Amino acid sequence: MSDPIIEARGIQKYYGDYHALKQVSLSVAAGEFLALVGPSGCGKTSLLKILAGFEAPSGGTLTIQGQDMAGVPAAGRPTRMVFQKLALFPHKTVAENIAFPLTVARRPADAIRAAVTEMLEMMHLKEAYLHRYPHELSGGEQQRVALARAMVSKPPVLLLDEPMSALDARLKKSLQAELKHLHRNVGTSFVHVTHDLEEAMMLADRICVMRAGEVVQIGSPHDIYYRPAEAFVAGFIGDTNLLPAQLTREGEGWRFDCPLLKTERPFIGPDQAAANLSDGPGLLMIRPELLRILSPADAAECVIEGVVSEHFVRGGSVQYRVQAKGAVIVLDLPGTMVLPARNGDPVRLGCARSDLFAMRG
Ligand SMILES: Nc1ncnc2c1ncn2[C@@H]1O[C@H](COP(=O)(O)OP(=O)(O)OP(=O)(O)O)[C@@H](O)[C@H]1O
Repeated sequence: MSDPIIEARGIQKYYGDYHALKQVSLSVAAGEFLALVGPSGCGKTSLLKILAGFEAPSGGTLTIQGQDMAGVPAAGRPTRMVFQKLALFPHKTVAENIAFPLTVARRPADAIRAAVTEMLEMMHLKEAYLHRYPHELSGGEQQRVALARAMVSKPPVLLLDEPMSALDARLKKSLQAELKHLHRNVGTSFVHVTHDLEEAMMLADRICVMRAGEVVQIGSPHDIYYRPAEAFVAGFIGDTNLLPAQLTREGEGWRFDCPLLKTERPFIGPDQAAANLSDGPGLLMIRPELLRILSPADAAECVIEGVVSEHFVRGGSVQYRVQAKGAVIVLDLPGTMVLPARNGDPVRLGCARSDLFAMRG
């Protein structure tokens, strides 16, 4: 990682007796887009507020741009925050709302006008909106104005607390594209709290998965999806198959004994196991899109035998559910005019050994 702009070490937060954040450590690189995800109540907003200076941590250290943030109020930090609930000034026009941070900083009027125009273009807002009041805009437009106001002073760090959660699916999609465009065009680091995992996958350079006040894993969307640190992360993002297996370290890699999976060489390499894996019972993960239905002549390195219990046509893909020795295996196949199997058909499912990933049970 290039030099971190945010460096949080061992951050703790107590609300009375309640331990909301337990030793949270993370770094954010300059210009990076980091998504914070996790179940409701795991501490995402608390962490964001601590970064912004709206809450003081109960312990740990936070530096932003190399400066210790202890005692630095929100207004003195190189951060801006966009909230889930709109925080536009209702009695100010769109132009006045966007200009607000620059007006407070007493920037010259022509510089303010130029900056507002630039933000208007960047957020694809019409010039005619400048003299409207927030209640004269749609929810999506209001959130665009909120983003424009947060970005107008070009803050080094933008903190986003579920800014799209109140929008309908279509508006959300267009604002997500807008946000990605914005991030690409400014050098700002984004820290974005979201419940929407698809959104996190689409927008973020790295995803930080939290649970009960702790960071479980930080990694690229690809690593979080295909190399989860544990079953919680695997199950949190997308459908998956977790097959019980006995795992034994062998050289650099791992030998596995998995009754559901037939293979001539039950062995996976060191990059196919979570770092915290140890000898004993564990889980072998196969994502549904990595499995295929084998025709009688087909061979595969790993085979699972079962019977189709259900299938759902989902437009561009088909999802199959296959009963295999009491377990249900899920697989996603690309859409096709001729379905390879129907309910009740016996099937052999295949994948490569490199499609397996082992983690603790
Ligand atoms: N001011 C407060 N006083 C007391 N408890 C609080 C306060 N703010 C948050 N909490 C508690 O701390 C925990 C973490 O809250 P936080 O809002 O950070 O979670 P979250 O992950 O953002 O949740 P959500 O996804 O539901 O927004 C929750 O159990 C919450 O009830």
